[in-house]
Amino acid sequence: MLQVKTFQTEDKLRNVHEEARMNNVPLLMSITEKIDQLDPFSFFEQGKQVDMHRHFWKSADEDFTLVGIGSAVRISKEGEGRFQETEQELFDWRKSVRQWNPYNKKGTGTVALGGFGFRPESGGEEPWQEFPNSSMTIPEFLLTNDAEGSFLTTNYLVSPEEDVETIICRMEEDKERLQTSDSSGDTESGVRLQKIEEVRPEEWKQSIADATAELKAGTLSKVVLAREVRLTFDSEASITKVLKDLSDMQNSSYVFAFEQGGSYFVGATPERLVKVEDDELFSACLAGTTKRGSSEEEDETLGLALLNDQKNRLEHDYVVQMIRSAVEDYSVNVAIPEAPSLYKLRNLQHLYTPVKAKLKEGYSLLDVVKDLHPTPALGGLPQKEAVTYISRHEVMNRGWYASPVGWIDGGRNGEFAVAIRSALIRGDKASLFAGCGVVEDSKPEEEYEETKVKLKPMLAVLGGEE
Ligand SMILES: C=C(O[C@@H]1C=C(C(=O)O)C=C[C@H]1O)C(=O)O
Ligand SMILES: [Mg+2]
Repeated sequence: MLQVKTFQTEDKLRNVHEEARMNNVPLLMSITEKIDQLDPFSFFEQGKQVDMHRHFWKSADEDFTLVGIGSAVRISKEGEGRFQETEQELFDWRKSVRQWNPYNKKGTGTVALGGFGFRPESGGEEPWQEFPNSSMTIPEFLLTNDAEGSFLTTNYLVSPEEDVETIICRMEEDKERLQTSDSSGDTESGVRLQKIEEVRPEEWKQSIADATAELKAGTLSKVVLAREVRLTFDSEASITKVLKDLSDMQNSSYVFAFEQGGSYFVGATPERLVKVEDDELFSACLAGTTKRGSSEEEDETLGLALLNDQKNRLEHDYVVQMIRSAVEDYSVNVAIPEAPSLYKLRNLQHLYTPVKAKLKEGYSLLDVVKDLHPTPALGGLPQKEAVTYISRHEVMNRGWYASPVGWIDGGRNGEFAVAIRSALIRGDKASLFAGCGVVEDSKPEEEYEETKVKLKPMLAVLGGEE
């Protein structure tokens, strides 16, 4: 149960409101407190009493979870300039922040969470009607859990037009709702799968064959093509349960959920796009795939074969090439190992090359996201041609699939992952997505099998077999 102390919040609010009124500008009040250990899944579940715009983020490689409820500020941009415009607006908002945060801890305070659709101009197409092209939200309530415990940030937009008593009332009501436990939501039982429909699998395989022909003939070196599988359940899926199960089963993955107007984009992705902590930059090249073995010995043999497989090494090397050249533009001390290692997940193993560097002054996390997205792990090479090819030939609408999702705080910290191994869930229906890197030597049947394994983690938490 949440016990929010909100020490002297009312006094702070009155002062901030007075300042907002005097200058006739809205101000963002932000208060961070250390609270008793709080389970992020319960907080997420409870949050729906307050607002159906919730965010969940769990890191793949550290004890770090964020849960956002509601929105104090919400930024939605589209077009080529969306990353910079988002950055600018966040920067402008931060000038209006009146903050109480004694902890100097990443991921607390005016953190914005959300993501950017795969293409700058997409939005509104089936099944993504609820999702704007991009959305970054500074939540009204933010829970930050790390090795030191739980921290709760309350962000409130204090508008000069609104009566201060009304704001206090609203705040009290929200807190009340966050603390009243809800007995109606069933978060423990999973759904039963009633129908699995692969979306035009034969057409998809043909699209792989066509792409290999194009790769041999033209200027494209690699293109990533994805497909969709639709599920129908016997009842509405509990997103909290899905998040819990993903976190238990996929502990080397980022687990995320973004809620928009009754739709949920959820997933467990192993792939970091970029993380910035102070000025340290971390990225990752993840491409090239094989399954896990059923014995330790078989697993090792499969891993070794992957490390030595030319087709997979090529798929991987295109990613390393591109990320290296992008990162070198805005950082120094770039450190990238010569050869890939293996990144093992529950159902599959990937070729993996970590990237470390120091970000030059004047560059921000969103600058890096803008340049990297999409890497050849999700788009292809060359980047622009690959994205055009995908728009014309892919047998689905990407929406937010394979896009940058993550968070950014008011300091110089943040992280974005790429939203693969993901599903869009609405009521008793879901669309699952999985893609694969196509190079000249790709075989449609093998790529089809590869995507099947990539679909397993989401399928397993939605009533399917693993
Ligand atoms: C595109 C996806 O995964 C990407 C493609 C990979 C591959 O083809 O080997 C491996 C990791 C990811 O970069 C996906 O899972 O949907
Ligand atoms: Mg592959």
